[in-house]
Amino acid sequence: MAMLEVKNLGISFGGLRAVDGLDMTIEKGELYGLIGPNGAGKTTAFNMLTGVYKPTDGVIKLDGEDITGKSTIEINKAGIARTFQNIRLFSELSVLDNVKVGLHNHYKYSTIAGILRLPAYRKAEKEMDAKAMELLKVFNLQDEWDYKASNLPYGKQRKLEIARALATEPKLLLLDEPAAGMNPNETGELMDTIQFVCKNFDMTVLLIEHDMKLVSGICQKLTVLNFGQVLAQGKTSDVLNDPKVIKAYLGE
Ligand SMILES: Nc1ncnc2c1ncn2[C@@H]1O[C@H](COP(=O)(O)OP(=O)(O)OP(=O)(O)O)[C@@H](O)[C@H]1O
Repeated sequence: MAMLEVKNLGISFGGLRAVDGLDMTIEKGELYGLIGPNGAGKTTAFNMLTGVYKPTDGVIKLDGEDITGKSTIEINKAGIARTFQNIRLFSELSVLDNVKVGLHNHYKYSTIAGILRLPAYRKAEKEMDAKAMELLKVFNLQDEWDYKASNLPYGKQRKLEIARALATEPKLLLLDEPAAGMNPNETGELMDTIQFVCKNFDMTVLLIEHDMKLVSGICQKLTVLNFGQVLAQGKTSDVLNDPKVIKAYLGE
């Protein structure tokens, strides 16, 4: 069974058909790219997959479960986590606490236990600290665990956002332009990290990206959107060599 199955997905904003008839199947463990020129509908597609927008048409299935039209919270619980085009961290919290926010769904203690700092609370906090540090190590952020998130350099903030998304233990991780604003060194490191996460966390990843070096370097398959519709789909090398795709990008 596919990890994500999207059939005939569409949404209209007034007269504008932002996404139209999108079919896309992503298998478990795949690293999949959604690309296309500015305004093609990529972020709108992410917003439908994560419950920010309710689709006008179509069906979205995650690991066989129909999640079409569910709320962002329900979809996160079902197993989709995402990062955003503009970094959204808790900038006043520490690096460690940002990851712990993601872990909270999985560690339960009563409000009373929390207020009174009872053993159940202390045990859960200790376990969360250890788990969060483990995740920070994956992203090489362990030495900055007590920094305020806003004091991290840009590339590390992006990594922290991915670490926080992973802390929710998703089945599918959506990354919206993870390399935006990164320099080539940071992008190279990010590519290694994304591949590491896929392999070692047994993760399925769907990413939106304009950086073609990243797309061609790590994505196994691609869907290209253009004016809300699928222009090409399939193996990365085939898609990037498709004259239709080249034309859409170069505008010839
Ligand atoms: N809430 C909304 N209301 C009206 N129009 C919208 C809304 N959200 C997106 N759109 C429109 O839908 C189209 C697709 O936008 P979208 O942001 O999904 O493109 P994109 O492929 O992610 O572009 P970029 O690469 O520039 O981020 C655009 O024409 C945009 O203006």
